[in-house]
Amino acid sequence: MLSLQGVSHVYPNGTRALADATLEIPTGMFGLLGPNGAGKSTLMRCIATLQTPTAGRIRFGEIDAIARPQDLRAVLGYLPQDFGVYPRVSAEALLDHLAVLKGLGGRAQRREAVEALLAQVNLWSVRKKAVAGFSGGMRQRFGIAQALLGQPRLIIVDEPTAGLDPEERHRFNNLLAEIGEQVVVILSTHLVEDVADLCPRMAIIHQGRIVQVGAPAELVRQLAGRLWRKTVDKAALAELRAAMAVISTRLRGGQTLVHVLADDRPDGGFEPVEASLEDLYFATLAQQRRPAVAAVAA
Ligand SMILES: Nc1ncnc2c1ncn2[C@@H]1O[C@H](COP(=O)(O)OP(=O)(O)OP(=O)(O)O)[C@@H](O)[C@H]1O
Repeated sequence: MLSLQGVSHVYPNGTRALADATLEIPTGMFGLLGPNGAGKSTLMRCIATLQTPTAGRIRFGEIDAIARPQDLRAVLGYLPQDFGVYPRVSAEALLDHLAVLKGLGGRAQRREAVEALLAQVNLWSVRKKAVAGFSGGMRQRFGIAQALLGQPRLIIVDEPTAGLDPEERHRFNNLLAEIGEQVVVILSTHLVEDVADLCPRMAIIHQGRIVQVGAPAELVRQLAGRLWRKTVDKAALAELRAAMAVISTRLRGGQTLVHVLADDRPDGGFEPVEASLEDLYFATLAQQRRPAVAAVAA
């Protein structure tokens, strides 16, 4: 169990990137969802002991990550958002080198671990090729292989599928799902679909605050019976926005499909719609931005 208590971080320029974040993260995949600039990477870096938060406590089981960062690093696997140095050496040689840096002893033992990991992430057949020449998806799978060196118990992946094509994204997500069965995996992303597909538990972060925590299905239930949809002309949209809690708009064949949050069915041809995690995400952000208009929790 990873436990964060009152974690805040203020950068030297005065930006408050995290404000009093408190979270309990059990074994399994945990999705941390938030828009650009919400504070996801800052939180990931604090957990990964790459920066010390201005305030708060971070514990992983018995390990106090702030007092004893070395102990945490020994059980940590981290795939940062910008894992991007790809020298012209083979995947096999690079992974072996990273294993040495991670302190994995014994040549034979290391070789065995490297081979097993390359097979696990489906890069065995290209192990002799330079990582610099890999596609985006292959690089990310290599990134996961390096994060898994030394059998970590806590794995952090920061926006890993950004820029991957759908097939590679699917492949990468399947890999994560397999890993997530025995260890704590924190997946930071702004892709709602990835969290919906993969994570039994999740949190939404907005402007450095944790604003929702729970199981996706449980969180979505907050919107049950309160979500309505209607197709409108673009011209009618501004008026609608002023009058009610519009949480999302989507263009459909020249018209706009609008989702609105309201306790009772609004007048004017609205029909009920079953809420998705995307609706919950948009409704949560709308409430944060305009608290007077939309109340997510019933
Ligand atoms: N080194 C830094 N110095 C000053 N401000 C920073 C620094 N790093 C991040 N910030 C600011 O802190 C806030 C949170 O940034 P962070 O990168 O943690 O968000 P994020 O949710 O990961 O965003 P993204 O999805 O765009 O990566 C932003 O306002 C960002 O501009």
